[in-house]
Amino acid sequence: MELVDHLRDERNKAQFDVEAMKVVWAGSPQELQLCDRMANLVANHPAFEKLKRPMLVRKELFKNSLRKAAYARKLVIDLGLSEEEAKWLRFYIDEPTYPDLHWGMFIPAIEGQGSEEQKEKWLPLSRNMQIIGCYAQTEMGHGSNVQGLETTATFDAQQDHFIIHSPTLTSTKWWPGGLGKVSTHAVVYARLIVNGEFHGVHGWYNYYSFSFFLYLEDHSPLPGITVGDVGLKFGNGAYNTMDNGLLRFHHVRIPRNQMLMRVSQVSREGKYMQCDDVPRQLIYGTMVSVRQTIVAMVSRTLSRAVCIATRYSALRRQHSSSSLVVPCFLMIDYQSQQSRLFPLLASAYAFKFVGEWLKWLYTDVKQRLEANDFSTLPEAHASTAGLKSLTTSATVDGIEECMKLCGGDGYLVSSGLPELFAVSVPACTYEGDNTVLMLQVARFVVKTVSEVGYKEPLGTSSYIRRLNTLLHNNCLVQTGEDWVKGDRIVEAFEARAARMAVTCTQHLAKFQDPEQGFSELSADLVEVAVAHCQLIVVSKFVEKLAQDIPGKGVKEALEVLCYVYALFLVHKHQGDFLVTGYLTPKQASLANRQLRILYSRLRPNAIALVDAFNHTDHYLSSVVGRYDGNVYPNLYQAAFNDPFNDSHVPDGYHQYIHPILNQTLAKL
Ligand SMILES: CCCCCCCC/C=C\CCCCCCCCCC(=O)SCCNC(=O)CCNC(=O)[C@H](O)C(C)(C)COP(=O)(O)OP(=O)(O)OC[C@H]1O[C@@H](n2cnc3c(N)ncnc32)[C@H](O)[C@@H]1OP(=O)(O)O
Ligand SMILES: Cc1cc2nc3c(=O)[nH]c(=O)nc-3n(C[C@H](O)[C@H](O)[C@H](O)COP(=O)(O)OP(=O)(O)OC[C@H]3O[C@@H](n4cnc5c(N)ncnc54)[C@H](O)[C@@H]3O)c2cc1C
Repeated sequence: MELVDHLRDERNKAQFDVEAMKVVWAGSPQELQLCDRMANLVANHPAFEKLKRPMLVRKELFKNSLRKAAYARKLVIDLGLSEEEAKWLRFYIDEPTYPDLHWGMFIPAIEGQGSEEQKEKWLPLSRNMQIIGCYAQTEMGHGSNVQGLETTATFDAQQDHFIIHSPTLTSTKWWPGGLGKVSTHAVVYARLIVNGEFHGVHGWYNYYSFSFFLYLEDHSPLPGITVGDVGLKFGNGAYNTMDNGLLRFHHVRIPRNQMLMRVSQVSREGKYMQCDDVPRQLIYGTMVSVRQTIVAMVSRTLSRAVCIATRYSALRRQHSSSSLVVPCFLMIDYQSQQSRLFPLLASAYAFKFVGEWLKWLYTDVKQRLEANDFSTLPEAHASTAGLKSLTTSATVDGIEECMKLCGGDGYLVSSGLPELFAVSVPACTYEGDNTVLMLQVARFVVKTVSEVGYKEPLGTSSYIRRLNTLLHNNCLVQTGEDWVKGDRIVEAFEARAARMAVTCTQHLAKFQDPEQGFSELSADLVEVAVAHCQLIVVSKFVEKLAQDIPGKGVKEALEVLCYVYALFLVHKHQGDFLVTGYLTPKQASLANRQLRILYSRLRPNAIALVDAFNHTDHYLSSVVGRYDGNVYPNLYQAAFNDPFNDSHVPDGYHQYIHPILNQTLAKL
């Protein structure tokens, strides 16, 4: 039977080569081929069916996710998949489970913080999954405040042991993924006590946290260990496939050599030594690595929501204002729909490109760290923290907007959007609360501004070198067309970021106690950080356009997306641009007018731009976002696939409805 493509007319409107755009989106022909292969492997394997997931209760859901993880492991072994292939396999299975933490944090923590000997011992076991590990840092009372961790690791020189202990209720390890039910091992962060003294006192810290490699359980917890799950989380399905756990220690003894010893060591005699050439911040290294991965992945999450909302918007018709009877307008042709949807489409592409750049930066930093060059660590920390925060917040807001863009049907679980929202929301909190991370960026920016004159700003902050020009030269835009020039756009974002940073730095200087100033101005500082991070995203998009991009019309389509992203931000934050005096109201309104023109240029390409994400229907798991656009019969069928429709008479009908109908409530 020939399949009808309900979106064919839309696809025919495309003004660019979709196959070439797929390569740009994927990053390279090899990446496209790899993702395509893994996505289809998952889509065609019955073990990875996921439509019934939201109907399962927690215990069934969890068992189901264990089953999928086991099948995934079997595929990795049977097909001899590489670590990279296995990563994409897990990604397309689309279900948070313990291997994310095992591969994403436990192994990187050992790689980054273990000594050579420790790595040799534990990494092969971990990579073969003979042990399963998690990353136990957060405690009930201390998440953002890593310095405040209370779990103690006291050295017992007599027995050459550390004694791990949870001295208070608030020191209970709380939230680590994979901890609650599955992990056999954990990297645990704790305060080190040797000879009755807290060690590692430093200018920045009152005390440090240290990481220990701990054996947790086989089938039941080891003596002295209490372990469990933190309980049901937001959303049906969603993050409930993960056993986020709690963990308490009652004077648990571990051998001395289970302290991860790359950054610092405790000798047999109880001597604490910090490696001179390794900065303390390396114990935060795993977080930098995961923040980078989140940015690399987040564009796919947003692209998924945008793909669903764009396809449905290009199918569903509503009434024109002149005729309330004849449905004629496609939703996507409403200007108001475009002004909500197209910036999100542009954001997905913008986040993809900044993610590629961040991956490059991180790879470079990693190589430098291996050679004990720590010079670019502050830049890597600020960029990973800031971009993790900016992109996850925008993505989660974007998914919610896509849900609304689909009207009532977006709210149905069968649209795929509610579960996507629920599974994504915690990304704004885990791996660093987004506000707390933005405050780290603000510290970096303010420090860079304060050091102008005696320290050269580098990398993403190099615009601060031109502070004088950026503070005094105002925008030169005279026409709408002036706004679609890469250097002009970047300069506008640089001027806004620089002016906001300087104003805040000046306000901070008025406080005698800098920390009090930082606290009182924290809301303004977050805005400074947002401006800095938006500049990075815009400038990386503009840099991408300067590259050679093959394929008919591909570069032109990307240019439109780039300016939509940038001008949407100019419009949204026009208060910043006006208050800093960089723009006049006329220039701001020219930007907005140009944005509307760009929406009309984007419109014919909309469906092709979401097709270029190359998402399978399995990955989208959305009735309204299906590739063939055959929405209505499938929406109708999906209603009857709900087990609630198995019977016309629900449980409780006879018991609670009949007494009302029969006027026999008195017998209840
Ligand atoms: C939208 C959906 C998208 C989803 C896509 C996801 C797909 C991902 C796929 C796979 C990934 C793997 C699976 C991951 C699942 C998620 C699991 C989540 C796990 C966790 O949550 S683990 C716990 C994370 N916890 C945190 O992040 C805590 C946050 N807090 C901190 O990081 C720090 O405490 C702090 C930085 C906020 C403050 O620390 P503090 O000690 O007070 O330090 P300061 O005094 O402020 O700074 C001191 C000095 O150090 C520098 N610095 C701080 N941090 C770092 C760092 N990480 N690296 C380098 N340097 C650092 C700081 O700049 C200061 O420097 P200075 O003195 O100014 O020069
Ligand atoms: C799904 C999920 C998975 C997780 N997985 C893991 C894991 O595998 N391992 C692990 O160790 N942890 C994990 N966590 C814990 C996570 O890292 C923490 O929740 C996170 O770091 C935030 O800490 P918190 O919950 O204590 O929030 P808090 O730090 O208490 O923050 C609460 C509020 O206070 C504000 N705030 C806090 N500090 C400041 C400040 N200095 N200035 C201004 N505002 C501030 C925040 O912005 C926020 O609005 C996970 C969490 C979730 C939700």
